[in-house]
Amino acid sequence: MLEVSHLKKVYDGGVEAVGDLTFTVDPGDLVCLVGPSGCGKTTLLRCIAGLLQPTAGEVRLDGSPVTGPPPGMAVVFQEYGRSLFPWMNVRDNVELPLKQKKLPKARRRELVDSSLEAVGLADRGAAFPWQLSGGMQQRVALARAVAYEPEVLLMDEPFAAVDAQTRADLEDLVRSLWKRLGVTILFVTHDIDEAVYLGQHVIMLSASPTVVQERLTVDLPAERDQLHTRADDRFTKLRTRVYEQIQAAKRGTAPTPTI
Ligand SMILES: Nc1ncnc2c1ncn2[C@@H]1O[C@H](COP(=O)(O)OP(=O)(O)OP(=O)(O)O)[C@@H](O)[C@H]1O
Repeated sequence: MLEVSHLKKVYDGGVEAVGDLTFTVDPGDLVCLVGPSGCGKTTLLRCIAGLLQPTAGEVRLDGSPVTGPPPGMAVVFQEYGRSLFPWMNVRDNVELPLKQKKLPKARRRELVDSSLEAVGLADRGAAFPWQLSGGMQQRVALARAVAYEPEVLLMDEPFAAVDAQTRADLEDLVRSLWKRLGVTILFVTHDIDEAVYLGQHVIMLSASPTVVQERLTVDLPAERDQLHTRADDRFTKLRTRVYEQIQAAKRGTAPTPTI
């Protein structure tokens, strides 16, 4: 289980990005974090990933405090262009963390093959990132995270820089990987529809300094598809609920009662 307890982050210079955040993510859950722009989502994710030291509070993974990047976590960032090494082909990019994990060569090859297959890039292993579209590069970043076999996958607005059609395909890819691998996913987005479509739970954050405004259970069927799920009455109600809460968060007013 991932536990965030009374997490607070004040940057040098006095900006209080995260106020007092407490929430948990159960093993195997897919939780979306959504909040107004600048509310501290990236700061929070970096603290959870052990890349940034919180000012107060703590993060625990399976009971152990996170003080540096934990071995069981992988992160997919928004800027795929900067997270892939341009001088390495796709296979080498995906394999790199597996070398750092000191896995034997045969196992590395197996994991690279199966993860590239899973993201639909089995035939692009020899290509370099700059020869691929943005959506394909983000698939490579996803394959690299999946190959690592993390217990927890953190995703920071991973599809913000791709076009709408590619984004819809990547959302479906995340849900199918999640179901297949049983990995715990914490997905940060500012897109309300994306949060409701993807998540089993949506945690709504207040404006900075951030606290949890509400936690919503997305009681939509597990089998989702872009056309029917988004047209579902329940989807509309849930997205309206999240939208209202985000507006309340921006105004700094109290949350309205849960639906
Ligand atoms: N390295 C830093 N030093 C000082 N202040 C920072 C730093 N990084 C972020 N901040 C400030 O902390 C606050 C939260 O930023 P953060 O990037 O975490 O928000 P966000 O919710 O991810 O934003 P967005 O949705 O726009 O990507 C902002 O006021 C930002 O200016």
